This record gives sequence, C-alpha cells and structure tokens, in this order.
Amino acid sequence: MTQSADDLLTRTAGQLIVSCQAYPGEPMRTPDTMARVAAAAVQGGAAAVRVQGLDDVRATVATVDVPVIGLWKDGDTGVFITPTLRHARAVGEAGATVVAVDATKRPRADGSTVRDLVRLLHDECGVLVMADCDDLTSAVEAAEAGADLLGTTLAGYTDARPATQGPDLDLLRTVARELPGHPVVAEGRVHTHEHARAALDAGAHAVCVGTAITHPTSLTRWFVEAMH
Ligand SMILES: CC(=O)N[C@H](C=O)[C@@H](O)[C@H](O)[C@H](O)COP(=O)(O)O
Repeated sequence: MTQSADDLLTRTAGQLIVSCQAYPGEPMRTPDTMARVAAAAVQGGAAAVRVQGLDDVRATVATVDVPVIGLWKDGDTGVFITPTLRHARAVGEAGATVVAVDATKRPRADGSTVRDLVRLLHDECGVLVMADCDDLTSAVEAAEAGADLLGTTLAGYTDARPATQGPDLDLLRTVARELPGHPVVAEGRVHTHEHARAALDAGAHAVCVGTAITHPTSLTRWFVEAMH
C-alpha cells in the first residue's frame, strides 16, 4: 500500500499498532502464521501492523488492509533492524507502507547514515520511514533526516539509556516536547493497558505493542513465573 505521510498519520493518531514477530526456531515463525496473527490484530482494532522479514511482509501485505510497517532483522547484536541500504530497499520492494530502520547513532555495516536511508526509501522506493531510536539525540537526527515516524523502539536496548520497566515514558515526553510536529510511536515494553494509556498521555502519537499481544511463549512464561 503506497500512502502519503499525512494519510498514515491520520490513520494512526491515538491508535494501536500491533507488532507480529516470531523469533528464529519458534513454532509460529512462518509467514502465513504471522500474516494470520496480523489479520487477527486488525480484527481487534489495530490501525497498523509491524512485521519482520521479507516473506512476512509480503504475506501480511497480501492479507490485511491496514498499513504494514516492515523491517528486516539481520542478526541480534549491534545494528540489526534493517541495518543497511540493501536491507531497506528489499523491505520497501516487499510492499511495506513504512520501512522501520535502526536510527541509533551506532555505525552501520555499509557506512550509511539515517539520512541516506531516508533518502533511499523516500526517493527511490516511494515508501515512508519509521526511525527506531534509542534516545533524544538519535530522534533529533532522524527527525532532521526526514523520518515520517519516530519510535522509542530501541530505548533500553543500547548503551544510551537503561531499560525501564514498561515503556520509556521519560524519553517519550522529552521527544514529544523537543520535537513537536514529529510524531513519536511508543514502542518497547508496553505490556499493559495502563502502559498504553500512559504512553498516549506522555505525548505518543500511537502505541505499538508486540510481545504482550502476539508472543504466546512470553505470555505463558509470565504466568508460569507469577505462579512460582
Ligand atoms: C528491541 C527489538 O528488537 N525490538 C523489536 C522491534 O521490532 C521487537 O522484537 C519488539 O517485539 C517490538 O519492538 C515491540 O516491542 P515489545 O515486544 O516490547 O512490545
């Protein structure tokens, strides 16, 4: 789905985005399964979905009628969310409406910058960009580069900030205050209804929930641990 930034922002303002991801070796890690999970989330009211991997992006785009935020995780250390221009182009070509990229200031394997990624995705692929940030500095850089959505996705997953219990509300508040006009999605550790509400109150444009909706292994483990 090709979409203007204005359309995307109108559709997602104050809404829930659901991240549908299964990890290597997990039973639900098939594109068809993730597309069905995404469709179930849309039935429940998700305004957009976020999916990982080229096959999952293709399968989900063919299944749901809401914007698909696509990413390609390559590895699990350092910069691994859509880490290079090659990865970004491939996610765009797979049909994502928005491509999510690591927007931290850590060096990328191909030497590209967030500005290079945004330019490629906007000018060559004609898709929108979500910048997965880890602190205010990376959010400022991504906003200046022209990212359409900022996300707190990587806050607590790099050296920039400690991991909070629940979403990083301080970072959300700071980004919303310092970068008015640059919508920021609360993503990462939104585990309860209260977290989602607090994120909106802190200035989030939208809230993205993954694990607490779409990852049954973690949900089961949370119950099991609470019982022991
Ligand atoms: C740090 C990282 O790799 N985050 C990933 C980004 O796509 C996903 O593994 C998360 O599930 C997603 O951000 C949603 O967050 P949560 O599952 O906490 O609701």
